[in-house]
Amino acid sequence: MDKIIVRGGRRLTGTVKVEGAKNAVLPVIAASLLASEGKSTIYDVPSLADVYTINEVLRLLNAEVAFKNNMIEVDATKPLKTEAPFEYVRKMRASVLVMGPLLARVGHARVALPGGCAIGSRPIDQHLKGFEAMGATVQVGNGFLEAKVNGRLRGTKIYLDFPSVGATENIMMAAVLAEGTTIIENAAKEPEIVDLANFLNAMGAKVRGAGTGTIKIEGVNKMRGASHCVIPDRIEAGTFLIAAAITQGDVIVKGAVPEHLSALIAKMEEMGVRFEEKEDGIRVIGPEKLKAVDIKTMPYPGFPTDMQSQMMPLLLKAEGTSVITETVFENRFMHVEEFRRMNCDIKIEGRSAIITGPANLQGAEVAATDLRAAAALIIAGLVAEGYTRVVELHHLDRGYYNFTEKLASLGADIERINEDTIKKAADIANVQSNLA
Ligand SMILES: CC(=O)N[C@H]1[C@@H](OP(=O)(O)OP(=O)(O)OC[C@H]2O[C@@H](n3ccc(=O)[nH]c3=O)[C@H](O)[C@@H]2O)O[C@H](CO)[C@@H](O)[C@@H]1O
Ligand SMILES: C=C(OP(=O)(O)O)C(=O)O
Repeated sequence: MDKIIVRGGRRLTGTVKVEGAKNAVLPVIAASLLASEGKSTIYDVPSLADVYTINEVLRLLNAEVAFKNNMIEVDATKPLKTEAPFEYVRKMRASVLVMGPLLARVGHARVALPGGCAIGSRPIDQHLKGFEAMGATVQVGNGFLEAKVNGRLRGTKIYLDFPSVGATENIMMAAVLAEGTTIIENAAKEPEIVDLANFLNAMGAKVRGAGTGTIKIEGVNKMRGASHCVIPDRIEAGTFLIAAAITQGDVIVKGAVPEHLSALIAKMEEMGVRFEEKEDGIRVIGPEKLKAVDIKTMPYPGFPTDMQSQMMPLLLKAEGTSVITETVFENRFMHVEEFRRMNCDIKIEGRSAIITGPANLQGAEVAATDLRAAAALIIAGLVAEGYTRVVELHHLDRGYYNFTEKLASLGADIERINEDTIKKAADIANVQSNLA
């Protein structure tokens, strides 16, 4: 089992570069299934566990996928299979994003029910409502969701009860090959939606309005493979902005797009953190003293739920009481118990976490409860007294490439060790000492 060991007290300085966005590349890879002609080439693909998972799903569906040097080539021109098994959907919920493209192209998709996860129950009723409105029949049985349509899907108007990112993406991908025009109302506005629309349009689709609450998709007869460069990861960028600020550091986060991070930057500025826009990124300068602020997570352009856990250590170091209210997911405070091991005062009241600072964080053994919690606990370790040991790193590997190496390059005292390797080394040492 891998473990990250971080010793607090180092100030971060220097430059760090962000990868392509996990949450943009996963739907883009799924969308490449729509091309019945030509290959798709996707650039700036991060080397993440989730990317390997979606590649495997595509291979199971009979697409050819080659991944090398941050570039993926997908050839989906052979007849596609239509089933995504539990083994993959369980590892990564974004596997359900193959449903829209499969329904559009083949008229059938059978995907294991995603079930709940560490941040809440996460239903997909809005995705299914969209498919049904376009003429598909949806059935649930034996742990699978099955959607079918005779002939083509039909364009229609779909109002989402909540601007769900996944539902907007799945419905957009289903609608590009539908007969007539689909209008998604109360659509998600995240930059990842715009990125997906750009890729779909490069493939021959007619998608307008992505990035606003109303997206119009005029169905076309055929999609062909296209080239696409994935947008930079705003959540990875935000994670480094916080890591630098908490250590009173001075760091340039290369590739960070200021407009994608405005809610986070505004809150951090309120706390006393300084920013400078650079040609290809953002410079962040952490202050000696941080001020408490209140945060409410919201769909984009509101404060991102994916940055909520990482803000917790920053707020723990601020003077006064801060409140984080989580409105997007019903249960995204699992990491609070782990923070409590590090000597801090956080109370949970309903959907809010009440944080009293400044905390004198102490190093401890902690376990990541989800992807962003893993990063948050490591950030806390950067300013804790002594050593913090973080386990359950498979969560981290889903969304951060070389996180330890990148922090170490900025001056953090951090290393990742593999306990199996250490155990093997100890066994060899024992054998050698017995032989001596
Ligand atoms: C791979 C990916 O891009 N993941 C992101 C995506 O997840 P994901 O696409 O799953 O998030 P959604 O926007 O769909 O979910 C937001 C909320 O809506 C609810 N909901 C969603 C769909 C549905 O049919 N019914 C329903 O009730 C969910 O349970 C959740 O409470 O957006 C989230 C919100 O910004 C981010 O935290 C995730 O990192
Ligand atoms: C919650 C996240 O991802 P997913 O939707 O893939 O679980 C995330 O990226 O923080």
